[in-house]
Amino acid sequence: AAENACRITLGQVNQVRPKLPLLKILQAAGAQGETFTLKEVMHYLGQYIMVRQLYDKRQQHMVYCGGDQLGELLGLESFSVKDPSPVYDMLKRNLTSAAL
Ligand SMILES: C[C@@H](c1ccc(Cl)cc1)n1cnc(-c2ccccc2)c1-c1c(C(=O)NCCN2CCN(C3CCCCC3)CC2)[nH]c2cc(Cl)ccc12
Repeated sequence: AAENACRITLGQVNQVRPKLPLLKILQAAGAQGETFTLKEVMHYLGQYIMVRQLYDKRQQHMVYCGGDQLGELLGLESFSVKDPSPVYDMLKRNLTSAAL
């Protein structure tokens, strides 16, 4: 019925489609599929940083991504998780809306 059709599209409306370089990073962290919510993108990027041990063990808010594909995407050698702006700028460049 109409309300079901509406609910299906609402479920889709907040999906984003990562461009290929970002999708490869998310898949390396265990992501399946090609569209995600922003929350899922952030979760998989966090997992990627953990799995690739890109964070400093002593200063755990510092991420050293130079030499990693993540650093290529961000255009940074390092960043602090306390200042998410470089990450959001990268996402603006690497996410397209997956709205139907
Ligand atoms: C608030 C949030 C955040 C989220 C987005 C942004 Cl742009 C900044 C900050 N955050 C706070 N610390 C981290 C973090 C720190 C070191 C290593 C991995 C993650 C995160 C990040 C998450 C995440 O999904 N975080 C869940 C809880 N985290 C706590 C920290 N935990 C680890 C900290 C290092 C030691 C082991 C536990 C992992 C789970 N996703 C991210 C993706 C990126 Cl591109 C960068 C950072 C994060």
